[in-house]
Amino acid sequence: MHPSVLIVACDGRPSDFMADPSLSRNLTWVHTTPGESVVAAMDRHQPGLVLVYSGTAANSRVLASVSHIKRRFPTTPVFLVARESSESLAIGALKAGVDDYFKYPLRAKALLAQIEQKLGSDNENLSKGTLSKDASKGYFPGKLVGESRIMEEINGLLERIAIVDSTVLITGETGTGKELAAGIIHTKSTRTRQPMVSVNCAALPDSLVESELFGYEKGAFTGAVTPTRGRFEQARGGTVFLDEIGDMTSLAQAKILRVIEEKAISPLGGGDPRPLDFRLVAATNRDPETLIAEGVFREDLFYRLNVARVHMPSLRDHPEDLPSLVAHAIDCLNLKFGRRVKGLSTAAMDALGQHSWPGNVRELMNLLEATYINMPADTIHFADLPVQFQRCLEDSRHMPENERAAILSALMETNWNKSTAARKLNWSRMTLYRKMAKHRIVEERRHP
Ligand SMILES: Nc1ncnc2c1ncn2[C@@H]1O[C@H](COP(=O)(O)OP(=O)(O)OP(=O)(O)O)[C@@H](O)[C@H]1O
Repeated sequence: MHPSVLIVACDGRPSDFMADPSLSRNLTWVHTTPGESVVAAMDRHQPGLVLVYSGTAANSRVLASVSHIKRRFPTTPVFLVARESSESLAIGALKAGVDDYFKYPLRAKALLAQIEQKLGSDNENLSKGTLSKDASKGYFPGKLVGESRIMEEINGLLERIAIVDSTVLITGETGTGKELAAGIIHTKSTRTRQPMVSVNCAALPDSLVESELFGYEKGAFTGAVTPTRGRFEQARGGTVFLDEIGDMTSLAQAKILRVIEEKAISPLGGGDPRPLDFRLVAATNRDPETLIAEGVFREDLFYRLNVARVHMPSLRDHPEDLPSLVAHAIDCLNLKFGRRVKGLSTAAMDALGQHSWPGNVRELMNLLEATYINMPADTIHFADLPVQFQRCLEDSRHMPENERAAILSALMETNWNKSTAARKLNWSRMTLYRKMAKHRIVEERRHP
């Protein structure tokens, strides 16, 4: 059977490439019906991949579609086909989590090859049982890239933790490699032949907690036409990776605590609890101790999860690893784009060194991927870096001193607690991070 691809058209219908014989012979196109939401169409068709087609819709609408699908279906690959491509759309799409980006004029063969490769490699990872579809997204170097002392210590810690089968809690800012660390723990553990299944706890509304985590029997509710295994059962014998646990609802927290205590699950509409063997690795980019103090995270659940603890450092805490991370990204991107880029010019590398990377390694990876879309030659020069990045560096050279001083004083007063400092300044945490990057404000102390 051909893989099915759901077309989500933001504007107009991409009838030209859908009719291309090389695509229509090898893929089954499926669509939303008039008035049907994307989520309903996803549930109805269960497509292997979603292809968002921008048409002439505004970038914000296209990006909102991509983010919405990625949030609700984090394991399904999403490709974007942009009729009116621009650098800001490409960067926005990568940030929104798009798995691949194509622009007009579209080469049907290249699109088909990427779709087949994406679906093929995910299936291969699944059947090998080394990494689940979820954890294999992005690049998997087998260990954290970086030769700094802090990275070597963390690589050593991950190896030691991997073999003991304890529950692990991984903390650190967004993009620092928490999911990658979870994948390393799983692949180096004795459970490596069984699957690792990720659960994005932030995307688990109360109405879906039980069906998503524990599955359901036929007839458990209207629309439950076939028995479906939940995420814990899919990981039987392997590892469950609970991502973004700091954003879980209290119902989800209660349900997960119960599974940990009982090591058993009860599918909706099912009978007695079924015993289950799994290892739990959890992650959050929020400070769990603060969440407990604020009363939004259960202390009993925290103690169940916080058995082994790994804190992933922010990239600004180990800038000496920038060159090896850049080299790793270039290797991966050369493979992905079929290019032979050798490296960065000194000016381009210096520019990367001046940025404080609030989005950490993910931001670095995305920046370099966006640079490839600009088709660099064998060396990436400063002018090849995305214009937005160049502008951001330029702006930081002409910053208003009073804003910088206000940020610094809020950070000092709060002992560099970003959430509290952001509240003091009446900003969101993301705005504070953006402004810290803009003003090149870097915390000098290291995490304990
Ligand atoms: N030390 C590293 N070596 C190689 N790749 C890395 C490293 N750290 C992060 N990455 C890469 O950066 C990207 C983001 O990493 P990952 O998704 O693991 O971050 P995260 O901390 O889980 O982010 P979030 O909190 O937003 O979910 C991935 O492509 C990952 O492979």
